[in-house]
This record gives sequence, structure tokens and C-alpha cells, in this order.
Amino acid sequence: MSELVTAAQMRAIEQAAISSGKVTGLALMERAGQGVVQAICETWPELTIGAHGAVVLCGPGNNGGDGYVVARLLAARGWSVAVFAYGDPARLPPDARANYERWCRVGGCAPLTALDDSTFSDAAVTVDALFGTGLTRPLPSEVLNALMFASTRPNAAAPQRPPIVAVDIASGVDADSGRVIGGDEQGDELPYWPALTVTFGAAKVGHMLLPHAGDTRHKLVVAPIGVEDDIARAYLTWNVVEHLDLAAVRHIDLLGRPDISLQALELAKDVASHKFGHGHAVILSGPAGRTGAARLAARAALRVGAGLVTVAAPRDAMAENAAQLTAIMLREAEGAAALADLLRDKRLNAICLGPGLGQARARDLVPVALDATRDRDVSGVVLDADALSAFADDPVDLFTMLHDGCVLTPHAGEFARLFPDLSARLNAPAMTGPAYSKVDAARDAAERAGCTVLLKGSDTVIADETGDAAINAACYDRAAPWLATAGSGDVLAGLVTGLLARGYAPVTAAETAAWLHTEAALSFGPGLIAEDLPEELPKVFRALGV
Ligand SMILES: NC(=O)C1=CN([C@@H]2O[C@H](COP(=O)(O)OP(=O)(O)OC[C@H]3O[C@@H](n4cnc5c(N)ncnc54)[C@H](O)[C@@H]3O)[C@@H](O)[C@H]2O)[C@@H](O)CC1
Ligand SMILES: Nc1ncnc2c1ncn2[C@@H]1O[C@H](COP(=O)(O)OP(=O)(O)O)[C@@H](O)[C@H]1O
Ligand SMILES: [K+]
Repeated sequence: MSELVTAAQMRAIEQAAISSGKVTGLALMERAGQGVVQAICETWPELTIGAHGAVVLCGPGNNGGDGYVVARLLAARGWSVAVFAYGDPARLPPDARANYERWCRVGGCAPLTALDDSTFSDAAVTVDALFGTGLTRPLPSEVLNALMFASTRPNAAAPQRPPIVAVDIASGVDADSGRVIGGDEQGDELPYWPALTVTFGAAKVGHMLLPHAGDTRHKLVVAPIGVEDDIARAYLTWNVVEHLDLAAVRHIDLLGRPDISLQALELAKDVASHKFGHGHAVILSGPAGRTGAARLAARAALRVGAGLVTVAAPRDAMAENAAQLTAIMLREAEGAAALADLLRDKRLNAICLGPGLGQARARDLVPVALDATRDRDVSGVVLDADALSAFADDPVDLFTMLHDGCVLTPHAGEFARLFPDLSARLNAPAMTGPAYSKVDAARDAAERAGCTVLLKGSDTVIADETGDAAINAACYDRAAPWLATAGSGDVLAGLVTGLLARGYAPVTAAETAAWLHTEAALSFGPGLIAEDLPEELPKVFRALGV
């Protein structure tokens, strides 16, 4: 897992490093510029040989300062560099001003409005250093126009515009939410898609959220600038906290291989244990003709290591399930009384309701499952799909029944049914930064529900009542678009249930399941359907060293 930072946290970390005397702002800016040039060379190795052209667009703050460093370093490699500035360079902050003046001893600087088609004719890259983490308002129209001009081919006969390298983040995008400031309900369209984004010290939260994270051709590089040690949870130390609003000190982790690998130890089965040592998961099935979703979830729960898995089905669905289940057990549970009876067996320690369940059955059974598990030491409940939508008319009714062993796994539509106000806030155009983000929405939902919430998407966010959150980013080199297939959410619900049965804490079960789900999709590759996901887990486990 690695820590993601907000703009405020990054500023506090930099200020703390500067005020401790460990580094100067100028040195940080120099390293940032070096990081951009190095990432350009690594992304396009052909540019390391010979001299090329670059267009560098510089803004009115320190992001612009980074741009002047990049311009100077590329010129030092013999490149011909054309610099265009937005705003009055005389009003740049001190470090950026110093780098502007250094650049002026090397080359010229034209206003942004002077860009024309000939500007790009010999350029191998365009560098966007207009706005970074300091963006708080919609882009001025002059800047928006320049970015659209730099990214759009004027006509079919003209050559393509050069690829754009975003310094820190694409200008116009809010670093905390990944959203476009001044975007609209049509879906926050970015002013342009960078080919490469080079950020500093740590990825910002917004890099891992849509729409920013939504383009699979987009590469993200985190360039070290010497404050990385400070970032590793360091904003809890006194010298950083004094630069930071304490209310902002809540962790957001990016789920990643090293940390999940540590959990491989937990995923492994103990040599001395028998099946009852790994828990018993129950998946509630829907009526005849709608049983597939429950079996997908059950298969995932078994593959992820639950010792036993039982599908509990209504009478009319028994034959259909029996015809298709082997290692997974089958019990009849027609209605509320039958489920209450089944759950008297305390060995059943994780329950999944939702996939294919039907809303009427969900309304009957969810209260029973929550009641039966509330005061048990070890018991988890996963509510997905119909078990969430069934409470759209009265979400508070559901929230009063939930307990801290619960995990809700809504997609955006189900989330909107249970948390209409949070969904509306998330989907309203963002006019100021930091904008309300998917992380904020998941956190607020978890607090309101009093349990873990996993809000799905290629930028899945997991949050619990503590306010800490994690993102499973299926983007950049982990893009897994084949997960957008019927039933993959049912598999995810089963993975969470299986891990709960194995004794994982709800938030850890949700995080691990989301990560494994993406890894299974990546391991299988194109052509993936939901049935493939559980079957791919053994390969993922072997690769993890489980
Ligand atoms: N703080 C540091 O020590 C470092 C910062 N670095 C760079 O500095 C950037 C942050 O710099 P700044 O905080 O100066 O901010 P930016 O350069 O992102 O923005 C400049 C200023 O523009 C104003 N502004 C915001 N939105 C605007 C809008 N829509 N129209 C017009 N003006 C607007 C704000 O006052 C903002 O501070 C980072 O993204 C990174 O590129 C790097 O050099 C590494 C070191
Ligand atoms: N483009 C995508 N990239 C990565 N993951 C995705 C993508 N689209 C969907 N997913 C994941 O696939 C699952 C789909 O779940 P859901 O929407 O409930 O579908 P279903 O109801 O068909 O099972 C979620 O875990 C979601 O995060
Ligand atoms: K930028």
C-alpha cells in the first residue's frame, strides 16, 4: 500500500521539509523539473538521441516554475524550446520567478495567446505547466483555449499535435478529486488527455480517481524529489502537522502489491487447520431462474479460501441449484423464519445477500441476517445489489439495522439509491477546489451507515467509520476494463464474504477482495467473463507466493 496525498498534505510536507532546513524550495523545484525531463526520456527513448523541439506552457505559480526548469534543462540538451506564459511573470512566486529569470538568460517567452499552428510543427512534446495542485477555480478561458488548441489537430490534413506531458497534473483537474473544476453534468471532460503525467513525491488522490484516471493510454510517473520519507505517514509527525489543518489528517491508501503480499501469509492456509478453521460462508440465492449470481458469489467465496460455503435457496430454486453445485453445499431457506433457523448455527460466520436475490426476498431476509449476526464476536454480512436497492424508499431503516461487521458493496446506481444527497453532490459540477470527491462520498456514506462501504468502479473506494479510505485503482498499468461484464460484481461480493468467513476484518476483507478481483482480471486478460474470475485466483495466489 502506498499513501496518496491531497494538495494540502503535499504542501504541508514540502513546507515542513523547507522549514526544517533539509531542502530549499528552489532545490525541490529543480528536482521536479529533472523528474519531468527524465520521465520524458524514459517514455520516448528516441528523444534521448539528437536535438528535438518542445513547447512549454507556463502558468502563474510554482507549477509554472517547474515549467521554466524543464525548458532550461531541455535547452541544455540542445533542444529548441518555445516557452509561452500565462499571467505576468513579474508576479510569479519567488522560486518560480527565479527560474523564469534563469530561463530568460537562455531563451524567450511569449504570451500564451501567441500560440499558433506553426508553434507545434517541430515539437516532439508539449509540456503543460500551467496549473498544478494550486488550482481552485475553473481555468481562465485563455488557458482552456490554449490547451484545446495544443491538443487538437486543426484539420484532417494537418499533422497530429505532439503528445502533452502534464506537470504534476493536467491543468484544470483538481488534485484531490480528479475532477475538472468548472466541468459539467455531462461528465467532467478533461481539457485534454495527457500522454504522460509526472507528479512529485507521491501520487495525489485525484490521479487515481475518474475522470482523471479514466484513459488507458495515459501514463503516470511519480518522480522522487527528496520528501518521500516524509510522506510515509509523516504528516502525523509534529513538524508536518503544524503546517496542516488537523481535520485533513486522514489517510488514503492506494492498494498495491507489496502490502497485499504481506497478507499472503494470511491468505495461506495453516498446515494444521481443518475446514472449520477457515469459516463457513452462506450465500442467499434468489428464486428459480435467477440463481446464477448467487453461485458466482459462492464459487468466489470458496476459491478465496472459506472452509465451507453453503447456498441457501428458496424451495423453487433447489433443483436448479442442486444441478449445478458440487463442492458448495445447498440448504433450503424459503423465508425469514427458515433463515433465522439456519443462522442459529454459530459456525456460519459470513453471509452474503444481494446477488440475484430479488427485492421482496431481500426486504424479508436482510433484517433477519443483520439481527442474527449483530452481537456475535465473529460474523460478517455483505449486502450487495438487491439487498441495497430494496431499501431505496427508506435507507434509514437499513442504516439503523446495520452493524460494524457489515460491508456494503454498491455500484454508483445503488449508491445513489441509498445516499441520494451524497450522489447528487458528487455528480454536481465542481466549481471550486478541493472538490467533493468519490473518497469523500464513500467516507460520508460509511459514517452514515456505521460500517464499511465499498463504492465500485475502475476507481473503487473503500472506507469505514474511522474516516480512513483506500482506493483500488484499476487504471494506468492496472487497467482492467474487461471487468465491466455481467456478474463480476457478484464475484466481488463473494470474495468479500469468503474473506470475512476466514476472519478478515470487514475493511481488510473489502480491500483485499477488490485488489484480488482486479488481479484476477489482469491475470486472465481479454475475453474475461465473470465465471473466469474465481478460476483465476489459484494463479494469482501462486504469483503472490501464497
Ligand atoms: N511547493 C513546492 O515546494 C513545490 C511545488 N511544486 C509545484 O508547484 C505546484 C503548486 O504551485 P502553486 O501552489 O503555486 O499553484 P499552481 O502553480 O498550481 O497555481 C498558481 C496559483 O494560481 C492561482 N489560481 C488557482 N486557480 C486559478 C485559476 N483557475 N485561474 C487563475 N489563477 C488560479 C492560485 O492562487 C494558485 O496558487 C505543484 O503542482 C508543483 O508543480 C514543485 O515545484 C515541487 C515543489
Ligand atoms: N472499466 C472497469 N475497470 C475496472 N473495473 C471495473 C470496470 N467496470 C466495472 N468494474 C468492476 O466490476 C464490478 C462490476 O460490478 P457491478 O456493477 O455490480 O456488476 P454486476 O452487477 O454485473 O455484477 C465492480 O467490482 C467494478 O468495480
Ligand atoms: K499542469
